[in-house]
Amino acid sequence: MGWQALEMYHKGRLSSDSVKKECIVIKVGIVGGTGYTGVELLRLLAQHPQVEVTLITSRSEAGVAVSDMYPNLRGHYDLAFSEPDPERLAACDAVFFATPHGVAHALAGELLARGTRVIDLSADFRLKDAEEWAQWYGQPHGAPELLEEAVYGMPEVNREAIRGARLIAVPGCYPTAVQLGLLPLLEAGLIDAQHVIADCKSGVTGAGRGAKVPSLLAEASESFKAYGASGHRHLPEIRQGLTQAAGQPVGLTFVPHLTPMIRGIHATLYGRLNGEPGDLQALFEKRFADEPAVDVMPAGSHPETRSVKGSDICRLAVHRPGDSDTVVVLAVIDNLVKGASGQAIQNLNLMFGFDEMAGLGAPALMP
Ligand SMILES: NC(=O)C1=CN([C@@H]2O[C@H](COP(=O)(O)OP(=O)(O)OC[C@H]3O[C@@H](n4cnc5c(N)ncnc54)[C@H](OP(=O)(O)O)[C@@H]3O)[C@@H](O)[C@H]2O)C=CC1
Ligand SMILES: CC(=O)N[C@@H](CCC(=O)OP(=O)(O)O)C(=O)O
Repeated sequence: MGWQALEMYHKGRLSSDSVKKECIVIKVGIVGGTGYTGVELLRLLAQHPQVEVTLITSRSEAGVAVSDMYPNLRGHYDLAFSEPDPERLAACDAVFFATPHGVAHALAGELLARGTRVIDLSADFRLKDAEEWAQWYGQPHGAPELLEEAVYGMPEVNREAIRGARLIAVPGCYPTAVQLGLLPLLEAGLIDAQHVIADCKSGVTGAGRGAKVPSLLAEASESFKAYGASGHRHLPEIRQGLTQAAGQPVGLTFVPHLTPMIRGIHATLYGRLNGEPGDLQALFEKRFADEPAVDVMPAGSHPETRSVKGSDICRLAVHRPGDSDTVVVLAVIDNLVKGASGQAIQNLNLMFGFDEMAGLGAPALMP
């Protein structure tokens, strides 16, 4: 009965409320299960009422039990990592790619052709222009024929398109925080679109789990630095989204920084007001009133990264210092949750007609 309901949902003959009542459980695979976003998918999906993870891949750890490598998952999964096998992946209803760029290019087409939905956490399908992607990622785009159908998986902008999508490009971590913070201002035409500044800080998990010298404790702790100031891969992605919101090209200065914390992104966003903006607090509250993953804090607030640690929430605050012509927006997310795996699950939920926040309801971990 559940499967018939799911088919009917995808054909538009059944509402998502009816799908939920059918208590459908779908089979999900994860390619790249040993990285930080892969294991975060596992942690969150362990609490998802309508998902069974049936396959989790790692080439280097094939045969190792998931709970041996990640003891926090003991008792939740009776699975071992396995080599990525297209046959077994195609047997899943949906597959997450938590892999470096280029991997989803090679496998997504085949999975889609066999009826499996694809949710890609990497940057492979985020930029609509294959040439621009090739410039920033230093290699030719591996699947330009899929770009038209790929949906940029930001529910706050593309919710309806996500519901009907087969292929999702999950937004990057910095792009999620920056776009959510600037959308209300640009959509309403309240700031000068040519001069927007995003000053952002990330924890070290943003760089992935692979061993790299800058991520070592002795290199990253008790220190703070900017990087990518003259050009970071997230710049074209953020610009693409903000340009769509503004309806005109956006001039953006984006400077990321590495901070000695494990999880979290803090974005401080600056815009020059075009004129008297009215009530900015009311503007933000109205824009996100129906958004389950965005929390507009009371006027005067300063959101902290620890208030979103482990949760799928973006917390925002808007300020206008000294009633000047500058507006400052503060945005915080957990880079591994709203900035990656949590947002990916929001997309899965929308695609399969589940409650958008299924598996994502836990509050942040504090202190
Ligand atoms: N970390 C973060 O905060 C965020 C990351 N992202 C993006 O998500 C993706 C994953 O990130 P993260 O979890 O940090 O990455 P990691 O580097 O920590 O992990 C990568 C995973 O991919 C697997 N993998 C690597 N190469 C291949 C391949 N050719 N074929 C199949 N599997 C492969 C690895 O396992 P093995 O080599 O054993 O197969 C590993 O499990 C990246 O594209 C990243 O940019 C997006 C938003 C935020
Ligand atoms: C701290 C740190 O190194 N952060 C990473 C975030 C990139 C990332 O996750 O990028 P994609 O999802 O777009 O591939 C960086 O700046 O490269």
